Amino acid sequence: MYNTVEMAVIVSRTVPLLTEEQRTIYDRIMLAVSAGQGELIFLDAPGGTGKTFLISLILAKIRSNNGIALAVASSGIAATLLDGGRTAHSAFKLPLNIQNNPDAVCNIKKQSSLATVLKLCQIIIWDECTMAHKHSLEALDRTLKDIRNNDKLFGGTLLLLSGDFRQTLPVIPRSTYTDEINACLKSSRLWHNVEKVQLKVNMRVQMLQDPSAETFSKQLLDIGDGKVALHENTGCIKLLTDFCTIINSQDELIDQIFPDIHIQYLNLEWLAAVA
Ligand SMILES: Nc1ncnc2c1ncn2[C@@H]1O[C@H](COP(=O)(O)OP(=O)(O)OP(=O)(O)O)[C@@H](O)[C@H]1O
Repeated sequence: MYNTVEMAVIVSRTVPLLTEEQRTIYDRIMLAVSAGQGELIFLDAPGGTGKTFLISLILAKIRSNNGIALAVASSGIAATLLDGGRTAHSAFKLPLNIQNNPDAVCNIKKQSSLATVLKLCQIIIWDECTMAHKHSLEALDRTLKDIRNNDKLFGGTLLLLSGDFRQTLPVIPRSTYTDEINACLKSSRLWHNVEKVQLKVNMRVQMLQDPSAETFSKQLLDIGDGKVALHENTGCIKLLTDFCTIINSQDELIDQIFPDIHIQYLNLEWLAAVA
């Protein structure tokens, strides 16, 4: 249970801060929540555009009215950034070998308390959805139809997917590039139902007023949008020397991003801060 007063305070503090594009999306989502008809919306948001900021507000708004809003993410680290966030696998009890199971369903009994929550919830927000295997989303669709006895998409549940396809796609061990494309949500039969909304303004750049943050965010977008030429033999791109700190091994990468992880790995606040 959430404290509705605390949630309302978050809402009244945050709404006046929204930028115009954040406000438009916030209003669109809240309209879909009130309509209660179930929709599939994809929030396309490159890093730093305020996706977490906006999602946190939507969660707080629904919870301030005693409504149920579920927040899941494809990775544990992204789940730590959302209030009450869980990984999609654990929240929906998805089967472990989902990539080999095109007809999968979630392991949720119709009479269970989780099924009741899924029946009553006003929105499901799935962050970092671009990392999810399409079978996971399809399993959720089948399960919600069954639990809600409703043949509409996701049994009439409002689903907000968020993420950035320029970043990480599903990770499939020993797979080819084509396997990853086939596995991603855009290849799902459900994807044509998606309404896309977009955040474009990088709030980190805007708030920090830092020209190097602006250059970095532009370079990142150019790579994600395929504007940087591929090396003809290797198919790799060459990173500019001013792009980031280049390291030599996976261990060094972990050390730089998560220093002291062997001590801090149970400290959720620390994990969320460095995520
Ligand atoms: N309208 C706003 N007013 C004030 N601060 C904002 C606003 N929108 C975003 N921010 C701040 O900008 C920063 C980036 O926002 P946020 O973390 O939500 O971005 P994101 O899209 O989730 O980024 P990433 O995917 O890289 O984690 C945060 O510090 C957030 O608090």
